[in-house]
Formats: sequence, C-alpha cells, structure tokens
Amino acid sequence: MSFLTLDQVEHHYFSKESYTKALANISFSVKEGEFIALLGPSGCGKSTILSIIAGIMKQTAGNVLLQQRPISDSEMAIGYMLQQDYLFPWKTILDNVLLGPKISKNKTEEAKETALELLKEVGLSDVTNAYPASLSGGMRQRVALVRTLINNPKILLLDEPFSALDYQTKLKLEDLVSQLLKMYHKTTVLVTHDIGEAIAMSDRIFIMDTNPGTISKVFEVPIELRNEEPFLVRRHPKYHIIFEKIWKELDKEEIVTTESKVVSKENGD
Ligand SMILES: Nc1ncnc2c1ncn2[C@@H]1O[C@H](COP(=O)(O)OP(=O)(O)OP(=O)(O)O)[C@@H](O)[C@H]1O
Repeated sequence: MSFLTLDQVEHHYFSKESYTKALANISFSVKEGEFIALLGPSGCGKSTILSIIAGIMKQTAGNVLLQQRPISDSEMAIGYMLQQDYLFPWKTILDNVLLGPKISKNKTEEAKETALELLKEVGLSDVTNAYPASLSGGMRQRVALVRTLINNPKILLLDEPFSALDYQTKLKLEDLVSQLLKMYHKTTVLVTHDIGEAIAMSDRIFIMDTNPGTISKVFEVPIELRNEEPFLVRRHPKYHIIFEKIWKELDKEEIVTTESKVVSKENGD
C-alpha cells in the first residue's frame, strides 16, 4: 500500500519577468519504509519536488498524499536534511537537537532522553555539551540527522546531505544514515547528483528529465544490493551493471536536453 503518493503533480514558477514550468505529470508512490532517490541534471526539479512534499510550496496542480490524506494535514510529518547543517552556533549540540521538541512543546525530559540515545547511536555521546564550531563537518551532519530524527517524522527528505563532505566522511555517513533509517524504518526521499550514492542507499531510483521536469525512468536496485551496507554495495558486481545503465540513461538525457536547446535556439525561441 502506498505511504506517500504524488499524483499528476505539476509546478509552475511565475514572476513579473519569467515563467518556468518546473514539473509536469509527476506521479509516483512510495511504500512505508522505502528509500527512493531522485537523480537528474541540474534544474530538472528535484528540489521543487522535495519542497512540495515538505509543504514549503504548494503544487500548481495534482495531489500529494501521505497515507491517503493531503500532506498539509499531517503535523510534524516531514524531516528535512540539507547540504548545510544550519546548527545554531550559540547553542550546544544537545540544545540544537532539542530545538524541535521545545518549539512543539513535547515532553522535554522524554525528548532529552531520546536525544541522548540518538546522539549515542551516531557516536556523539562525548560532545553533547560542545558547540558546533568545535565539530567536524561529518559530526555536524550527524547532529543534523539526530535533530531531524528526534521529531519522529513520517518521511525524511534528504537534499544532497553529503555533498559538502570529503569523500571518506561521505561514505562513512552514508553507512550510518542507511543503518539508522533501516533501524527506524523511515520512508526516505533522497536528492543527489551522485549515481553511486543513489545505488548504495536506495531501493528505487527515479531518473528525471528537464524542461519541464518529468520522471523518465525508474530503476529498481537489485535485492542483493539493498541488503548490503552502502560501502559494500560499491564493490558488488551488480553495482557496476546498474551504474552503467543509469549512466547511459542520464547521458542520453543530457544529449536530448542539449539538442532540444540547440533546436530551440535555431527556431529563435
Ligand atoms: N524560486 C524560483 N523561481 C523561479 N524559477 C525557479 C525557482 N526555483 C527553481 N526554479 C526553476 O525551476 C526549475 C527546477 O528547479 P529545481 O531547483 O527544483 O531543480 P533541481 O533539479 O533541484 O536543480 P539542482 O540540481 O541544480 O539543485 C529550474 O528551471 C529552476 O530554474
């Protein structure tokens, strides 16, 4: 049964100077606990989809449903993790994590216990009273993850959360995040430009095309890969096969997009 449903979603950006049809005919369903990735060229509408699911923006047309109800009806349903951690520098790690529960007036003592448990889970027990400036980029992203999970969101939206990290930290964090999300059975939508990351972490990969943003193909990650840790997935023979297929698909789109732009220019558009 579908947990998250996007049905015929369309989005247009209007301003005095410009009009952009960012998304057209976006329809897909995500099962509870499933991890999907959106992969595609710059400007194909990946972040627009996340903003619509998060309720930051209202789609121009179509429906977004969580457990068959409009997503806007669900309080605290969405957790958002971005490339930047947006931790408050003047608050300790623990206070940064407890910000959400304090705002929503959740039981503070209970929330504190959960925060400490989660911080332990991600290996940050020793820095709960430290300030963000004393932490590495990878540690700060682990705090950002805990800050997201403490609100117990129904869906987690990850917008290139590892792209600012060095390669080794990124691989380690992929493993940690994947392990935690499986443990808490979180439904997740990841936006990434990294084919390897999408394969290593996801159950299904949605390839997007531009002008307007549409979903052109869906790849199911083989079950053998889904049961592995992301780091080990990259060594699996089947990883290279699916990588090649996705690479070709994206390459094809790049050519089509470039050609259509050339044709548009020749037509004076
Ligand atoms: N606030 C806005 N106003 C007008 N147009 C916008 C706005 N935000 C995005 N767009 C346009 O909508 C389209 C989709 O943008 P979006 O940022 O969702 O793509 P993306 O796939 O996330 O890109 P990237 O990978 O570069 O982050 C692009 O053509 C973009 O220029």
